[in-house]
Amino acid sequence: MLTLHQAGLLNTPALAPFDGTIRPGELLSIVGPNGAGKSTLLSMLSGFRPSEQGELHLDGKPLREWPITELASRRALVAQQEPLGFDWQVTELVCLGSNPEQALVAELLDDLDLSHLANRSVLSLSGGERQRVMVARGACQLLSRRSPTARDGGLLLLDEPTSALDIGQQQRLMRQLRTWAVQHRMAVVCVLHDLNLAGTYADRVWLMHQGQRIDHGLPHLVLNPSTIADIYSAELQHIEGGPQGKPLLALAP
Ligand SMILES: Nc1ncnc2c1ncn2[C@@H]1O[C@H](COP(=O)(O)OP(=O)(O)OP(=O)(O)O)[C@@H](O)[C@H]1O
Repeated sequence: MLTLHQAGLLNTPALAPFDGTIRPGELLSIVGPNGAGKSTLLSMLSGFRPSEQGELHLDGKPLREWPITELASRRALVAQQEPLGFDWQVTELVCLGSNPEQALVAELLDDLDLSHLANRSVLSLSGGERQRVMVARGACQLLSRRSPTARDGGLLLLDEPTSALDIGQQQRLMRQLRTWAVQHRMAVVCVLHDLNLAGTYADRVWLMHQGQRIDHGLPHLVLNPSTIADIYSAELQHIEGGPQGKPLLALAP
């Protein structure tokens, strides 16, 4: 569990301080326009950019006090542009920095429709394939280092993990993130630009705008069409009767 106690950043880019909790077993989506501070927030949640105001606690201890190796078993960050560094094979890259059981790697590759690419060079992959490999690597980091007595599956932070995926792979990934959240009691945090993906799959949403978290809660309440139209400066159509009765947001022609 990650808790924020008036945590924020003072220097550019700044984040206004706020309280929040990210719980094991949930899928939380962070949404907001370009430049709203979503990646900056993920960086603070991961500890890569330490908070400059307030405090964050991971599993009851200040985030900054976790030794780096223990932190790596409790949280993983998959950034928007991960440098590959070397021409790894897919399996090598998924295992990099971890020492996973082969069965876990095979399961993760299967979960993300990557089994047929296991021995391929990552430099030869398409953008969407590469993006799924990086998500598998993040999950592998947490699940392979997990202690057998751990009560939860750590914190997986993903920055726009669906940006290069076709709609079938988007659905598969979002369903898989929910499955990991429930099966391993993982807390999954996902920055998304597709508000309908957030509305369909997230348990809760944090809405960012101009470096502030301006709303949070259940997706159908936070993704209010008039607020969204306002902060994104977009003209929307609100379509009733989406999945499970949830409304959908569409761009007006
Ligand atoms: N090193 C930096 N120096 C100055 N400004 C920065 C720096 N890094 C980020 N910013 C600015 O801070 C703001 C927040 O950036 P951030 O990357 O967190 O936005 P975002 O919500 O993730 O945007 P996007 O949806 O475009 O990815 C942006 O206006 C960005 O230009």
